[in-house]
Amino acid sequence: MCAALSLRAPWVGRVLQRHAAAAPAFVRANLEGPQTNKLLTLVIINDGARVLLGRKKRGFGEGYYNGFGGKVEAGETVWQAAERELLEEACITAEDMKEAGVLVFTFDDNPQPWEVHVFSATKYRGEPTETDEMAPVWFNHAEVPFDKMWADDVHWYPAFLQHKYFRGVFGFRETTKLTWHVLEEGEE
Ligand SMILES: Nc1nc2c([nH]c(=O)n2[C@H]2C[C@H](O)[C@@H](COP(=O)(O)OP(=O)(O)OP(=O)(O)O)O2)c(=O)[nH]1
Repeated sequence: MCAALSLRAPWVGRVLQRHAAAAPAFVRANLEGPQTNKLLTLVIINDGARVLLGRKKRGFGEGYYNGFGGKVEAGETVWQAAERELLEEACITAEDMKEAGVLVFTFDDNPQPWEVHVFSATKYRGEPTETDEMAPVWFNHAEVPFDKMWADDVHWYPAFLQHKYFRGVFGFRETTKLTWHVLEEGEE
C-alpha cells in the first residue's frame, strides 16, 4: 500500500506501513502523492527547567505559542534555516543546537505534506528580544501552555523534554483539527 511513497524520509513510509490500517485515507493519499514536502524548521531553547517560546503576534496562529522557525528557503540547508529563523524571530544564536525530532503534517484540505525539523539548544548568545513576529516567554516544563499551542504539540513535547529523538506523522482535517497521529521515539 505504501510502496509508492515519494517522501524524502523513508521512515515515514515505514511508520505508515506499521500503522497503515488505522491511518485515514487522506493521510495515505497525501503521502503517496507527487508533492514533495514543504520543509520548515522549529528551534526550542530548553535550559533544563524551562523552554523559551514565542507568542505569535500576527498572522496565522496569532496569540499562540511556539518555538522559533519557518520555511527553509531555496539554497539553504535545514540547519542554516533554523539558525536564520532563530536570529530573525528571537534575536539569539544557539550555541549547542542539535536535532530533536521530525514531524510530518498531512492535511485533508492541502495535498502537500509539511516536514518540520525540530531542534533543541541549551545555550545561546544574545538576549531573547521581542520582534515584529514573536514575543519571547519562558515556561517551566510543567507549565507549557498546550491549550494555546498547535494540537500536535502535547503529543511530542514529553519526548522532546526528555531528550528522546522523535518522529511523528499527523493528520489534520480542516487545517487545524488533529484527527490521527503516530509518534515513535528513538532512532529507527
Ligand atoms: N509546534 C508546532 N510548530 C509547527 C507546527 N506546524 C508548523 O508549521 N509549525 C512551525 C514550523 C515553523 O516554525 C512555523 C511556521 O512557519 P511560518 O509559516 O511562520 O514560516 P515563515 O516564518 O517562513 O513564514 P512567513 O513569515 O514568511 O509567513 O510553525 C505544529 O503543528 N506544531
